[in-house]
Amino acid sequence: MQTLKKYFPYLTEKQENIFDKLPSLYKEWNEKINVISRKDIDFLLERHILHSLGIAQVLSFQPKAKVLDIGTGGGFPGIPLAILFPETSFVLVDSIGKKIKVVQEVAEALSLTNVTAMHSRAEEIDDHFDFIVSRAVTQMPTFINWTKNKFLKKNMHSLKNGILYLKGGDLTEELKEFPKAKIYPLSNFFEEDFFETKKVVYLEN
Ligand SMILES: C[S@@+](CC[C@H](N)C(=O)[O-])C[C@H]1O[C@@H](n2cnc3c(N)ncnc32)[C@H](O)[C@@H]1O
Repeated sequence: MQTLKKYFPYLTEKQENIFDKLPSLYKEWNEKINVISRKDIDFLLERHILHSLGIAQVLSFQPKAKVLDIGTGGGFPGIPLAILFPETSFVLVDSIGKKIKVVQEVAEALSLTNVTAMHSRAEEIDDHFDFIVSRAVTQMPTFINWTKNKFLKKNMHSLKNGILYLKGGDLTEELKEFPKAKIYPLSNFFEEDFFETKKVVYLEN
């Protein structure tokens, strides 16, 4: 996990050990329940772990913050972020029960006490969060209109809150109706070719 240490030099030994366990843990679970495409499983570090941590290059979550990962699948971006921010609470939700089972098992195996895995359609959640994170769930306008007013805390005064979405490609058209959305190319943070077209979209509330 030298790559992780290169980009996140402040990782503790404990965090490094947890990240080290992820590839074999996911490989094992993926043989039983397919949560990561077969072509990606050997590239877990770059395509899933580092990609998820792109969000951390844009924003550091406060210890007391509550973060919702909508459509987490096998736990991305929520699991890598929960390892990086052990004092922040993460709720990882997916409508497919077997995917959430993998998230639950991975979180337990790694003793991630800051992760709650929830089998639900996001629409059915009745709670508020400081941040929403997500990757590959739906088009940005649909996602923003669907989640912003429903899940984000209001009256945050000076504290930041908002949506952080991992996206690829040209977003000009997609984000036309959200002029305040900031786009952070991941190639600014990571030098691997994989990140050439990938971005974090941050819409502060
Ligand atoms: C393409 S997968 C992405 C999974 C993960 N975020 C990742 O990037 O690896 C989209 C996921 O969103 C979930 N999903 C779609 N609509 C949802 C909803 N309304 N509520 C909860 N989960 C949803 C699907 O079940 C699926 O697991």
